[in-house]
Amino acid sequence: MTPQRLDSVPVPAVGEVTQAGELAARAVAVRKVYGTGETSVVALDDLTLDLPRGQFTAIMGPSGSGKSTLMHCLAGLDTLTSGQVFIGETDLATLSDRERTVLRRDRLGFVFQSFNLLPTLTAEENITLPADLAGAAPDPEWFATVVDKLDLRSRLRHRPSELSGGQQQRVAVGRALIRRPAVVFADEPTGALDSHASSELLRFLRSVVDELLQTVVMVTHDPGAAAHADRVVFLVDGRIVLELSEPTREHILDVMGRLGEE
Ligand SMILES: Nc1ncnc2c1ncn2[C@@H]1O[C@H](COP(=O)(O)OP(=O)(O)OP(=O)(O)O)[C@@H](O)[C@H]1O
Repeated sequence: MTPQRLDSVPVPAVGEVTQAGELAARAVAVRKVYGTGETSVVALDDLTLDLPRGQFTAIMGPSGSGKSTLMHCLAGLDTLTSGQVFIGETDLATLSDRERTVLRRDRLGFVFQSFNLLPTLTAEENITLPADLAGAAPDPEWFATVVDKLDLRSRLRHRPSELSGGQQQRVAVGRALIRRPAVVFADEPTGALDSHASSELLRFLRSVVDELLQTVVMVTHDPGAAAHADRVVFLVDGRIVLELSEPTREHILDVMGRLGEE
């Protein structure tokens, strides 16, 4: 199939039901080697992963197993040694640096452990920032949907310092969603939250998948967080060693124990 160019990637309308089986992203035989010679490290080793649209995938594995590298390669933040990464039908290798930057801005959302909000902007301005940077006013209907889904309506005029950690992270999720991305990448999104704010954030992430049909990929060390996902992919030494569908915390803990990760 001819890879689709960036400017022809269709953006689904609000409420549009995506077709079952469509892939938001995929990694095909991805290999990532850092360095050369004796000091080289194989971070990803012939890894293939499909990310179906409208699914919540958690990526787990011991420290150094390649989780961050996989996320960075999927998001076009790091180059591959070999293999391919597709966002929708777009092969990232066919894009120029500029086109890859635009794709990241327009088609991908990011949520990090440290919320990375701009302190001088209000919650609303932080959420709409990616749209403003793209020179495109955010779709008012989608903005309202996201704000209500994340329960931020009464906090829009507040600056980050006037918000709780959980609220700040919800603003970060809103910012990640504002361009209706193909995929939201979340790297330890609950790492800086207490257990109440954590479980609240995970419920919000779950509902953006279930009700807004967004696709979320989350790296986490927390079995309780991963249990909110539709499936958990376990990495060891840059390879997928196991996948769990409809995971429970107990089942995840059991696998972590077997992988020597508890
Ligand atoms: N820039 C780099 N240069 C050299 N080696 C690297 C680089 N980034 C990662 N690595 C190595 O690649 C391997 C995978 O690292 P990665 O950060 O993807 O693991 P991880 O599963 O995310 O780990 P953690 O859970 O500790 O964050 C590790 O052996 C790491 O040391």
